[in-house]
Amino acid sequence: MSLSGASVAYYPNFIDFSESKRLTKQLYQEIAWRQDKIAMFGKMVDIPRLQAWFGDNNASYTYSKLTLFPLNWTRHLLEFKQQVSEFCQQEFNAMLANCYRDHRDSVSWHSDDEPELGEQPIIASLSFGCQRMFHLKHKGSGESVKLPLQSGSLLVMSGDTQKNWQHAIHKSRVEQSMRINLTFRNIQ
Ligand SMILES: O=C(O)CCC(=O)C(=O)O
Ligand SMILES: [Fe+2]
Repeated sequence: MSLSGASVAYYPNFIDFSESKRLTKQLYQEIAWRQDKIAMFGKMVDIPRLQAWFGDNNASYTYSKLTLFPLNWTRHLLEFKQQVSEFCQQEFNAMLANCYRDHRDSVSWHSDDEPELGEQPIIASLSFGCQRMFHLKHKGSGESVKLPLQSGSLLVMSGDTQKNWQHAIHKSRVEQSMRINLTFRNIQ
């Protein structure tokens, strides 16, 4: 995908489509999901999705002002990490899992630009289950693009993507079933 000041690559069939659909339920069951909360207008509110944070060591990670403590990799997740690492030629030592239970769940505009991810982080994101639209918006010009993320796809953001662009998954008006997303990262 050609975007100014960004490097975004999309691989639709990284995992076989029907296999990825089957894995959605398995991942839902195998991961210890949490309902995290954030402060909004002085009140604690549920974030509109479930999350789980996995990592190699005991280092915590701050995401959207939430400090997450890592769970241990499951065998399945280690296999995905290996597969994605080999494909990207990049080590990953952490992963944020997101569960969008239905069309009402979302992630608001953000960049994955926490200092512990380094200057030009490579973020590799695997999708399972219902297809959702991934939105990208340039921080300066406001230029925007969208990309449907199908089950089994891998999206790799690298270079200056996080510096120059934000991304989001909006709520959908159309009813949608569950989507699980695994975003592999490297914490320095
Ligand atoms: O669900 C997605 O595809 C994106 C998730 C995301 O942006 C994140 O975890 O930082
Ligand atoms: Fe993100």
